[in-house]
Amino acid sequence: MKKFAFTKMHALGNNYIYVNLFEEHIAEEDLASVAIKVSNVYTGIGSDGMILICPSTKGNVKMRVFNNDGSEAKNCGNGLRCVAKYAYEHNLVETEEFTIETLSGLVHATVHLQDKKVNEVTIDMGKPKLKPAEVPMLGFEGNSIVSEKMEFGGEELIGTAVSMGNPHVVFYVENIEKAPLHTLGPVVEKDPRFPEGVNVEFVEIMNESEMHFRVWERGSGVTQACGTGACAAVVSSVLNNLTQKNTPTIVHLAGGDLTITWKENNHVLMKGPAVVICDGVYYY
Ligand SMILES: N[C@H](CCC[C@H](N)C(=O)O)C(=O)O
Repeated sequence: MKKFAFTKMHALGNNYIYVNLFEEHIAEEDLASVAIKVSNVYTGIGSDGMILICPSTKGNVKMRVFNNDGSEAKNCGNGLRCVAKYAYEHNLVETEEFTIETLSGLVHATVHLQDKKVNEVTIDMGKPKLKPAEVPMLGFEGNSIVSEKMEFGGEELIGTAVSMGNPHVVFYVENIEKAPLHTLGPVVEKDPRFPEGVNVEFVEIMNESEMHFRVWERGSGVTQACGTGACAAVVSSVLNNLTQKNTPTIVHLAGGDLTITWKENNHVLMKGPAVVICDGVYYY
């Protein structure tokens, strides 16, 4: 019987099973199936997926993200904050500022302490990618996809596409409580115009520095929060002249709030909490 120690953590309710590969081992060929198994709330632990904290030759630590369908993602904002908290509290890093390698590049993390524990983390998520080929999304030319007409399931929507290292498409609604998350989410996620799939966000603008936000995540479905999605939503809202650049913007997600700033240097800063739920041993 194979086993590994894990830590379950959440960031605004977006919860993952974290495995410290500095100490544990999971065979590469088992990763996708183990991610599916641990995520199952009935026969596993229950989570939105699995995140590995690995040694890195490019940064202080490396993060690998697996959705609950076993697919590997190139970035995860909520995961980065939890990885930063874990790395600091388990002495994988010695400073309050350090780097985390992801499949979409290196990010800078700053942990914020309260009674020597990490209660919030700021991640510099780097620059958004806006070109159709960078999202990626087929069927559009030019430098960006901003408020373009898109037809899904017979319905015409106006969407804005942004990559934060992973693909996002943002739609604006009048009332967030009526966002068609469960109906349109899965249809858009798997639309062939998104060759790598897509995370689907619905946003209700409240004012020029505040919005409501809900998400259907690629590979995980509806989650309580999506950090890269919140960043994409703020970038989209600036591009659509709905919010201001270089202004800390409050994103109200189902699980709580993030403060996102798309800075003049084009970097996106994300600040929010990270919480340890429990530690355990998983047998498979
Ligand atoms: N479902 C995402 C990965 C998790 C991202 C999200 N949980 C976040 O906090 O950014 C994808 O396949 O790109």
